[in-house]
Amino acid sequence: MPALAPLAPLARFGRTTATDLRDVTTDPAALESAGWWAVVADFEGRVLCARFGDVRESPAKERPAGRWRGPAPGDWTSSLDHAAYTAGVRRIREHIAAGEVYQANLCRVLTAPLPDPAASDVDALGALLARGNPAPYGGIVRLPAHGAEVASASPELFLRRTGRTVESGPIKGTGRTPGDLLEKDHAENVMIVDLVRNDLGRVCATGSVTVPELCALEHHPGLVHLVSTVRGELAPGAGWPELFGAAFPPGSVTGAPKSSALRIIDALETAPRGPYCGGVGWVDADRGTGELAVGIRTFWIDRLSPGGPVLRFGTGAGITWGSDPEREWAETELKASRLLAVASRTEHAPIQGART
Ligand SMILES: C=C(O[C@H]1C=CC=C(C(=O)O)[C@@H]1O)C(=O)O
Repeated sequence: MPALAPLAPLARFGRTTATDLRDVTTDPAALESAGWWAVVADFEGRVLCARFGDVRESPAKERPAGRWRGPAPGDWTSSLDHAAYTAGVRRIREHIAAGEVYQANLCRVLTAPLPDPAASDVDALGALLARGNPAPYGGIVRLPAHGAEVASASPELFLRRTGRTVESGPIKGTGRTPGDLLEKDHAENVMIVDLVRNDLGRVCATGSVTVPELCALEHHPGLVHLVSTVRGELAPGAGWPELFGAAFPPGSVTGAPKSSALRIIDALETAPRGPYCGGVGWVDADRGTGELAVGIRTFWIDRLSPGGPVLRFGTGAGITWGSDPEREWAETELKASRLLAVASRTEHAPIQGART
């Protein structure tokens, strides 16, 4: 068997495919310069920006598929098991009772060894996700030399920029069917909309921040969400670095108030979230446009894990005073189950251009 060539740098979002890596930086000021950038921002704060020189639109069917051998369904372990997660929910309710926070998002990271790391290409996983769990903000970023191999099926918009107009689409409220959504879900959504309005208000022109949609019902594969839209006009001088400074990490995956929620999350969660709950997407600095998803429903490969290369995936839920620990655990299972099943499938197709 000939040796496998290293995976070439690549990014895909929607119909756009980007190759020919030119620059990599962790300074979001680069997103205000020139060119087309793929962005992977970790929840912990590293913003990896990669500029690509060849960016083209191509119909999905023309895309070469890579190789994918996912973990066996039973191989996943969770950073918080059922007992630890439900205890965490109860602890957050104590913080709420003490008046420290209104809601906090409790997440867990699932990890499984990759059975064949050489046949583990996030581009192939991204193709499987696009078929098995289509998502409006799905995409992949493949930069193994920079520790970023991400395949996302995110349903949630963190930030979209069209010139000076900026928009966010916070999700709060998850159910299997619309009938599952409770009053609590609407209340949570409104709380987070308030937080996002406040975040964007820090970098938008006074009076320009509006909420064109509140708690719209969206159907996604296997579940429904309540989704709001917050929009504003950037203040003179404000750009991507200021947006990150004001709005990161996304309010829907932290809680409110954000600073207290972050402190509580840090004390309860046992694994870094990485790109999960961060930002994943692209910026076209030449056109003044960009779209970053909240990195939920997102897989990433960690090739430096001490026991060998692993695949990771995060899932979580927003905890309020009205939360029932078992129900929140079930919500994290609901969000994960379909996607884990997709990732466990095997796809072997010849890849053109990156590997032979
Ligand atoms: C952290 C997650 O949940 C957040 C994102 C979407 C919907 C949520 C909810 O309905 O509570 C969340 O707070 C996740 O989906 O992994």
